[in-house]
Amino acid sequence: MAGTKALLTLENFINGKFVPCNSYIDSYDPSTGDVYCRVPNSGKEEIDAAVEAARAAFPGWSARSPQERSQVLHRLADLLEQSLEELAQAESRDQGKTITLARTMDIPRSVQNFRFFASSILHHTSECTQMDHMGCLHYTVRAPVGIAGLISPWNLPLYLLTWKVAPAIAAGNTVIAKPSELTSVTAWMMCKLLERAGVPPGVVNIVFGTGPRVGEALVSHPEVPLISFTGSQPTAERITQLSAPHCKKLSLELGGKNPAIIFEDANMEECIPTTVKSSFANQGEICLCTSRIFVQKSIYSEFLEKFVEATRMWKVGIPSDPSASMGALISKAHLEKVRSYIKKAQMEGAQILCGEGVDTLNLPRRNQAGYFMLPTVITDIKDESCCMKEEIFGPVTCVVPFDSEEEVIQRANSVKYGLAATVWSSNVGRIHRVAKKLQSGLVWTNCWLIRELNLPFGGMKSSGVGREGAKDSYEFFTEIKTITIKH
Ligand SMILES: NC(=O)C1=CN([C@@H]2O[C@H](COP(=O)(O)OP(=O)(O)OC[C@H]3O[C@@H](n4cnc5c(N)ncnc54)[C@H](O)[C@@H]3O)[C@@H](O)[C@H]2O)C=CC1
Ligand SMILES: N/C(=C\C=C\C(=O)O)C(=O)O
Repeated sequence: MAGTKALLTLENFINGKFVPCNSYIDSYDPSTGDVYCRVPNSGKEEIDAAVEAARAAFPGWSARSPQERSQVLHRLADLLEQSLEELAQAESRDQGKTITLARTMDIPRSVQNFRFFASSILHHTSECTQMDHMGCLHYTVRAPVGIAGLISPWNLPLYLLTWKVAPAIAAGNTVIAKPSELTSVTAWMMCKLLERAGVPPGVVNIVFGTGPRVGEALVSHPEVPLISFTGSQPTAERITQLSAPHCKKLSLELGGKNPAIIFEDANMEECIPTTVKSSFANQGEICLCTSRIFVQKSIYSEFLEKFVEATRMWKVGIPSDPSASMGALISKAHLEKVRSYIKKAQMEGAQILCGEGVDTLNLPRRNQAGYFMLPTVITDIKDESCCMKEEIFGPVTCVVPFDSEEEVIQRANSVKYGLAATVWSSNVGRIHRVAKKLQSGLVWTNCWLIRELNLPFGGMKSSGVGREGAKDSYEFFTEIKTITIKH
């Protein structure tokens, strides 16, 4: 373990200033298992200070025109883009993901989040109706809600944090954000750019620390009327309980147990590499990752053989290796949890076709205590197995056969989650029919994770409450009022 002096030490960002904390949490480099960073272990005191700053900044920021706020968001996007390589390196080290993914997905999308909301905030319109027989005109106005509490997870750290900060401040709110204690570095780096971008002190406050301590202090604060959360379902339940006495507005973006449905007329050349990617991208640590693959019986054996072959090509390597497709999992505890699912499946009689326990990982000596595992394919598994029901959030996917369209829809829908599904077929009529019947907030057909940020993003059932996107985020981060004028 490195000595304390060598460790990167983060500070909270409150009222436009970096503020040290009384206590710190160790943060690990997932590729080595070494502590390399100290994250503030904030609590109620820090939240109170952030609320004071956000309250004081609100009148000035909310009074600015959308055009003025838009310019600030554009400048922040430009500054993030200028630091792309530095941010990508930091994200990869902190999270364990490959540098390639951080460079091509995480940081570009974080930049895009600011650019997108800088533009979309300029194009909202309001409703107006007339009641001539009463001599009345009715119209709606929207106003920012106030101080927004934003809680984000560790899998796509800056990507998901900025997906909340950008729409919240574009709409005129001030914010208190709490990134995951496991991946706080890029949020702290972004704070260094806020003043240059023209974000006034107190508009964006970032308070670091654990969920139970600082997260709950934020959620429980009576002056924070709105919470936007991305993370696990049990945490969402706790946030809902704590928010209930205050009737807070909640947006909950939760997990998935996402099916891929592959019909016999699917284009295999596209379907196999895309389904490998949808199962194992970011170590399987994306809420949209595929974890149940249903394949029509007539092509099942052929699919399985080719899929396993392609999975074996999905190279696990140290995050800085440009040829690696997959890096390290987020933490030792998470790696153990993911492995425990594979053990359970084996005990139930399932077959592990490749990956954990079957193939061998090759890592440099310095990375042997890192949190790596191979992408793993399970088959001969029952729909009732916990591997087919629960979110594993790791590089593990199950492949099972099906006979008919009706049967596969029923099986795909038979879990508590309803976030994202993929459907592979060359029959357009079938694609429409199946997509409509799936209980899923998002359905990608013959592709995966092509995002149109204007349209609603979010899940059904236990995958969440509310949607995010241009119009949806605007509606969430504002309050609507109906005004009637009698003339
Ligand atoms: N977007 C998604 O779908 C995500 C799903 N997960 C799922 O959750 C599992 C556990 O991961 P965790 O890191 O434990 O997720 P989590 O839901 O506990 O963490 C997400 C965020 O919530 C905060 N948080 C935790 N407890 C809180 C509380 N009581 N009050 C307020 N904030 C709180 C965390 O500090 C973090 O910033 C994963 O294995 C995965 O299955 C995790 C991250 C993202
Ligand atoms: N919410 C998550 C992913 C979102 C992706 C997107 O907005 O494109 C997640 O993995 O938690």
